[in-house]
Amino acid sequence: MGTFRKLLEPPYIDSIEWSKWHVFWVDERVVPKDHDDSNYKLAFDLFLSQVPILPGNVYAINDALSAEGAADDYETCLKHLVNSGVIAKSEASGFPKFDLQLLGMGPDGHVASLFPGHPLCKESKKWVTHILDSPKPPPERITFTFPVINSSANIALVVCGGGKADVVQRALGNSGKNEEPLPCQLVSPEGELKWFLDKSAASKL
Ligand SMILES: O=C1O[C@H](COP(=O)(O)O)[C@@H](O)[C@H](O)[C@H]1O
Repeated sequence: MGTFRKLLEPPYIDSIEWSKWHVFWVDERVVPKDHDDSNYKLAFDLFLSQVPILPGNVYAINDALSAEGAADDYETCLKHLVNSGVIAKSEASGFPKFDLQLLGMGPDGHVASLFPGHPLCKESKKWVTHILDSPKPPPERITFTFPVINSSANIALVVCGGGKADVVQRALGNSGKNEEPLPCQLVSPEGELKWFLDKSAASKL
């Protein structure tokens, strides 16, 4: 969320057309919205509470549902928004085409809640799915699937910290060519993918 800090300062805060923004979560932990593990809470506290994005354009998950119910509900919400033209649809894939997806990456190479070796990495039909056994706590989450991630117009993959340097090296360097690709290596949007690394994350390149 620190990525958005600049947007809270002039000239950006005053020049961005905030009324055009619609905000979604690529993945979310199935916890109450005021829980410290909630991605909504993180985004709200550090960013959304400080910008005039219309509250109706902020699409949090329904935290009263089970993980499966919340994933289905979120997918239904996306389908309504594609049908009403709020979200574009990819001509190539038929999946929703977001203007921009902002992804992080864990030290194991996971993106969203798609973890190395997990069968959800191969989901090809659902838009949003759920996981009950996330290796990183909390275990219950919802996540966009790779077809939705890869239909995006643009993806910014933001990686910070020396704990991720080995995986960055594996993904972007010349090593590990014969290994099973990590989730971060499966990110391949229709439009542009840009990696943003701090010095520590890039230290082994
Ligand atoms: O659990 C999650 O982790 C990753 C990245 O983890 P980090 O704490 O090492 O930055 C994040 O990108 C993902 O969206 C999130 O739910």
